Amino acid sequence: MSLLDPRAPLRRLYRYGFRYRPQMRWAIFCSIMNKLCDLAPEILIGAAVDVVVRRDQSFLASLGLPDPVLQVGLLGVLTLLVWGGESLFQYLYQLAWRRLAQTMQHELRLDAFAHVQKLDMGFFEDRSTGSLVSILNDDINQLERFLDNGANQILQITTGCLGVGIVFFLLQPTIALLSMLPMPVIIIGSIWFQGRAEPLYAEVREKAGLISARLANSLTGIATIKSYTAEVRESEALGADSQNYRAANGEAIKLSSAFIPVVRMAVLSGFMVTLVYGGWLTLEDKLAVGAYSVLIFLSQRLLWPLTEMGATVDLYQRAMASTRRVLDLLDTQAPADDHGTPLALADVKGDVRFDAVSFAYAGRERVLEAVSAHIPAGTVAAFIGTTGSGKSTLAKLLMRFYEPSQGQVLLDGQPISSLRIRDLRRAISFVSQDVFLFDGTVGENIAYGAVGRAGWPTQGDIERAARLAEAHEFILGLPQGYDTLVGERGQKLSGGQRQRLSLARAILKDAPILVLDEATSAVDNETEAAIQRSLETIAVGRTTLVIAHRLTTIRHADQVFTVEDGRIVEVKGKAEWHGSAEA
Ligand SMILES: Nc1ncnc2c1ncn2[C@@H]1O[C@H](COP(=O)(O)OP(=O)(O)OP(=O)(O)O)[C@@H](O)[C@H]1O
Repeated sequence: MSLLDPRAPLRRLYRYGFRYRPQMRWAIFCSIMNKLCDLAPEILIGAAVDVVVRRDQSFLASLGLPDPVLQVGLLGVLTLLVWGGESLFQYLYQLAWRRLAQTMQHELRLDAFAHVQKLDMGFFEDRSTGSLVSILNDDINQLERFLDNGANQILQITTGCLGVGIVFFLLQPTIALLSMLPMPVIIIGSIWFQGRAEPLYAEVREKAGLISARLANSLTGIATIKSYTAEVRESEALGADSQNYRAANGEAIKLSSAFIPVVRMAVLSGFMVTLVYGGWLTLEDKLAVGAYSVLIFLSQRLLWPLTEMGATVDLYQRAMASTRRVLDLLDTQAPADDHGTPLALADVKGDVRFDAVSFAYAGRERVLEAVSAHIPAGTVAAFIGTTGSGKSTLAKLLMRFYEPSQGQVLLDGQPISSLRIRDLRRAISFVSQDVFLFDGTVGENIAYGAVGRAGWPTQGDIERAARLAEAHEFILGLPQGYDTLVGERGQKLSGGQRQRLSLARAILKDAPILVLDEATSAVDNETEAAIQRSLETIAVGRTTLVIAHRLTTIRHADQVFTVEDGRIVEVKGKAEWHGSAEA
């Protein structure tokens, strides 16, 4: 992909980093100034040789300073200034580029993460967590490495070539032309290299993403691996992924290793021309000794940076492969979360209606077929039915994790698709089937229910919610009570304890609608009874949808919907249900 292509990652990055333009300009200025100061000593050495050989006939004498002692003194002062300037600008450019790299990686990571959080559920179902982590972390770090050093190197090499080229042309145009001959070879070589390296590095990044995905997946399932004693199998699977990564890198290494010597040979030929042809001209008295020494020193200046060019182009190419992945993620269309009618929490009554709702997950058959159900505000509705019949999907549609393909879901008579999504979700406390706790303390996990509310909940609020969820007693029994760390995904707690904490979290949210998707995993009788008691208390005055697997949960339901194969096949009112349950 050429740099002129508007989809070229560097151009996209520049557009993204538009707001950092002043910092970029300053960093570029400091890099160029440092390089110019860096080139000057060679010219001063040439001038010094010129002074000692030609004395009052020297170049400096022709500028109006005939005394050789004064000329040497002036050169001393200039050398001091130039070295001082070089050090100062080196400090400044390093500071500027590194700060820019830090700011950009920080902002890009936050932007990308904020964007990813907005993407719909389908996006996450099609990707592994590990591969997303690898983009948000490794790829952004790769870009940081390039900005830290690579951008400066590219600038300095370019400045060096231009600066050296100008001095060459002023001193000896023929040598200048001859010594610049390798340039087209290097430029064409770099473009060729870029074209070849791009797909190879894209492959490397993809394989790195697969390794992250495998690691994240295996480490999350470590208990299953151990129980099936599948450690060797997992190591082999990781070995295969790692081997693919190594092979992809091997291809890229082969290419980039060949590129650097080719550049070096091309540059060497330019140096040879300066050395041999310039020497011959000097012997023939057609070139001054001072000018010859400047040319020799400067062609060294041309040589070394250009051999670094290969490594820099390589770093650039790696960084661009990563940049593309990050920017592609940022370009993924996210549903707008601030569109729709605002809905004040206090105005929500909680009347929920599914109106002939049909739905299919992407690429799957329909799981819901014209489902209609009305749950009046403040009542309890239970959904029962065989596993996989579509009960949880109804709850997910109400949360707007997905949109129905036909029909609509209404809240207080308004289609939820017309509401602002975050207002809708604030109106619902959702206890999902697979309980998720964050790595933190028990108290922090309960307090999560109040995220986004003005004023963080007090310890009293947290304890009240825990009491209602019948969790307070067991929490007090934990080593540090509410300050006990629950471990990643709450793995230091029992299944029943996790459920009660997630219920406490939902209670603290205090939303007008409660959706409880009961886990099928057996909780003990005590937990079941505890959850039952909590429900009776918290369901009062709240619209409650319970996806139930146990008859006990249904005892207090005002309506019971039986879902089979994506359809509601039976609806029973409280009296009917009690009648049939007792029969
Ligand atoms: N994210 C998804 N992508 C594709 N298909 C899905 C997805 N989630 C669920 N399904 C499928 O949709 C169907 C209904 O699933 P759902 O979770 O709604 O069932 P359920 O009635 O709640 O089951 P259970 O009682 O076992 O919790 C199932 O066949 C399931 O395989």
